Amino acid sequence: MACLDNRIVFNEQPLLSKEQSGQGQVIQQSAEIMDEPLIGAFRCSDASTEQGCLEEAHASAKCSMTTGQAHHRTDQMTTTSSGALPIEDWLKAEPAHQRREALPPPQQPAPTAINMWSLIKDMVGKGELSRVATPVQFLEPLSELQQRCEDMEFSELLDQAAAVERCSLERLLLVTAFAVSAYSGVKRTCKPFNALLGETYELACPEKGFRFISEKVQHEPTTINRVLAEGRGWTFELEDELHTRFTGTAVELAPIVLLQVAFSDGDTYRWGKAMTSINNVIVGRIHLEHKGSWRLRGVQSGLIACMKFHAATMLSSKSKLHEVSGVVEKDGVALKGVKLRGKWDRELHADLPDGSSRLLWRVNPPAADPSRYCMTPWVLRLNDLTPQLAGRLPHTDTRLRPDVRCLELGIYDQAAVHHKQMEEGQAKKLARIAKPGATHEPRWFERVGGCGKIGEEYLFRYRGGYWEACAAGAFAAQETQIERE
Ligand SMILES: CC(C)CCC[C@@H](C)[C@H]1CC[C@H]2[C@@H]3CC=C4C[C@@H](O)CC[C@]4(C)[C@H]3CC[C@]12C
Repeated sequence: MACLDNRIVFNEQPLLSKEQSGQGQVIQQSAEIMDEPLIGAFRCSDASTEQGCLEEAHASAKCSMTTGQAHHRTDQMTTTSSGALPIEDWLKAEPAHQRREALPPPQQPAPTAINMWSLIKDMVGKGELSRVATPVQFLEPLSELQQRCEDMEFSELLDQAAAVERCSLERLLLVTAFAVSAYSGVKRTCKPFNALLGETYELACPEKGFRFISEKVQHEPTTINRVLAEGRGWTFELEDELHTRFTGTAVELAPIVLLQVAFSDGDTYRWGKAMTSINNVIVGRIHLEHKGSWRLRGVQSGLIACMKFHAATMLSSKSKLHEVSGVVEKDGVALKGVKLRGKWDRELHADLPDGSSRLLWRVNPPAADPSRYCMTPWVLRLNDLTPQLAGRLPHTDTRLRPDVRCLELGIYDQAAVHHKQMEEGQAKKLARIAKPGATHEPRWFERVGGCGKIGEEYLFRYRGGYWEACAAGAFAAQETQIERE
């Protein structure tokens, strides 16, 4: 165990070597069982105790390794006297990342489809989609945490909003466009991998001017994922819990989410999410629909965007599909002449009081070849494990999960084996922390709320230190340390 800035950094072992990353090589399974934690916000690294044997499954799912080198340029990082690395300094020092244009071609023929009912029947009564063990055939090579990062595709809207006057209508409209844009990516109908407790996912995106960090912070009583993204002049936070219900033909998702953008001039915006319904899950063509009303509130300005997703009815024409509309209110009165309209999978326009109309947001063009998993160019980069990243990620990062990686490489049989092992390991860990006196402490976020339910305020708060640890080469240093032993 090493100490950095008074924070504990844990002994962790890489799951994939940089040579294996993304280069399409077959991942071999190692028979060696590790005692050290591989994934999770681990409180202990005493390998000899039962406590220390966290994540047995990760351990047994460990892939053969070769030496990884840290590729991060720590020498260029400037840290302030308190050791913090503000976004502006980080952006100056963070090297550009390569971004791939396509997923690797699959190495095995796709497995035959299995009956959807076998999945649904498990879900009935569980109330949470992220609790259902899902065969890999139903999954796409992304985890829940990476799916949260999809929402950042149009982060430019927040940059634009940061540049306009605080508490202005303009700013409210831009943040609303960002909120709507978050729905546009997910038209795919595959399930992402359930995040494991303690799993993290980061995205360093200097080209778009932001950094993103997320962690699955709670499993009981409900699954909670926590996100923090920082850009120039803004921070975006999300904490969510997803409740599901099966209606007989559809699966309905009722997210309890607290989303917030805080600008550095002290102006904040908060909103929730609409209901999502996954229609025709048993027969017919499966498709997604978002429905219901939600509000985006300017906390200081008092301006509220009242948005509505229109559900398609039997009679509604095709042109009404995916429609979204809204008005802006202040003190309960709608502002005259201001209207928002568009489609959540395409664009959002604003009609303004002077009679003009403005395009606030439009989707990016689709990938050149969307044949594998139909991912957009933005999404297909999220699980990319470049050599640059392989040397610096903490071992809790989703990109190092062998099950997700194998599925991405189209090594379906191995993906299934790894997936089973990881789910078993997770079940053991959950059983262990359910014992009296045992708890799970998230690594990068700390609990500030009491009751375990998301309400008006966040239950978890960022502890700080992730990017600083990364810049100091702490995650890579751990790897080196283990290699020496
Ligand atoms: C058999 C069925 C249930 C499988 C369904 C798989 C797909 C369609 C499901 C699994 C997880 C789901 C996502 C989970 C969470 C959210 C956040 C919410 O605010 C918008 C919808 C969105 C983004 C969901 C879209 C649909 C989704 C991708």
